[in-house]
Amino acid sequence: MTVQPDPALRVKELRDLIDQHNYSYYVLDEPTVPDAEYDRLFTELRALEEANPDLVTPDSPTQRVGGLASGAFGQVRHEVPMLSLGNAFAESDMLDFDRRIRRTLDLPEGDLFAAGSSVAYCCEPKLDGLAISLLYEDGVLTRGATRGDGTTGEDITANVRTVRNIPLRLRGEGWPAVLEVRGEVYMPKAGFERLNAEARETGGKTFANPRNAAAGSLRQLDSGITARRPLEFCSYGIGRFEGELPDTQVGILHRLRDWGMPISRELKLVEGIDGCLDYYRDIGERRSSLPYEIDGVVFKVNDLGWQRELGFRAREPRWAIAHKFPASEEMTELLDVEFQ
Ligand SMILES: NC(=O)c1c(N)nc(OC2CCCC2)nc1O[C@@H]1CCC[C@@H]1O
Repeated sequence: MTVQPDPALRVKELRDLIDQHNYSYYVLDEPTVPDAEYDRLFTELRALEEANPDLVTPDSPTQRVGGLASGAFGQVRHEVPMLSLGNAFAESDMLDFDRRIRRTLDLPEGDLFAAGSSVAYCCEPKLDGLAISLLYEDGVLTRGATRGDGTTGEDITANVRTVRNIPLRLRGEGWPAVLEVRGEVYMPKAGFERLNAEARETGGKTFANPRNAAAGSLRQLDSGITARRPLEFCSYGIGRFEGELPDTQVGILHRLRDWGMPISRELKLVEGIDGCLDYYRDIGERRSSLPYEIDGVVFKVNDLGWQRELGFRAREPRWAIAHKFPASEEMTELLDVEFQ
């Protein structure tokens, strides 16, 4: 008589394997198995869960797609407001931003690079998507919400669960019992072009740009539709949390990555305003070759103690700014002028 392996043990083993492969593929960008092997594991897990329905849990990788189409979205109140970002358009705006910070922090005005007078900034591209909040309780994703007006958003939990690189449970250990992860859902350029090409062929609705496509896809009442849209998520910070976290912006993002959250591959820690301007120029040169649309870069004071000291002005943090690129048509004018 062959001994049937305990289905509960095999289900746990398969889930751990699939979560590990997802982490390598979506967060480390280093696939560990061929798709065929991944699909075999997934098919075995789905079959085991169908044969043993009492083993199904919401954080199983089989439970992503196709929540019930609800009548409308519930409301979610953001305990920690989801703020917007101040904008810098010219280099002088960036110099003012840095000078204001150093003055508020009472750093020596003297020579910019005198020890202790420059501020370390965490830099990343400003993704042109939709800001969302993901709530993880005891490491399990329990709620997804749009930013809305910053205080009240829409409950889009069933839809965010279909975004393949949003983990349904945190990996590793040491994550806070309550952790609200914030970031941007966006549609990569290639997925956007494919979606519009399909829509033109089938007479469906086309979208003007990837940002509208992402917003429209996330706010579908039928999550089965969302599941078929090429959406991705990138985390850039946290909201509410109960537990311990590092005291730097980069430190927090590295922990989020360890716990299975995708963060920007362009993340960089720079020193002082010159480091910011070099980063802005570098991303500006590579903008058209990035696989997603951006409308600027975001700079944040890296030290969280200083972030708290700097606080917010109305709805914008004094410790963060978006340095925008000229809109593409202006950019051509700009380049025309420069190369005439
Ligand atoms: N779109 C982005 O890539 C982005 C980012 N990388 N980082 C932040 O940090 C802000 C959030 C509140 C204080 C700092 N915000 C971003 O986008 C904002 C969110 C809401 C409005 C902008 O889209």
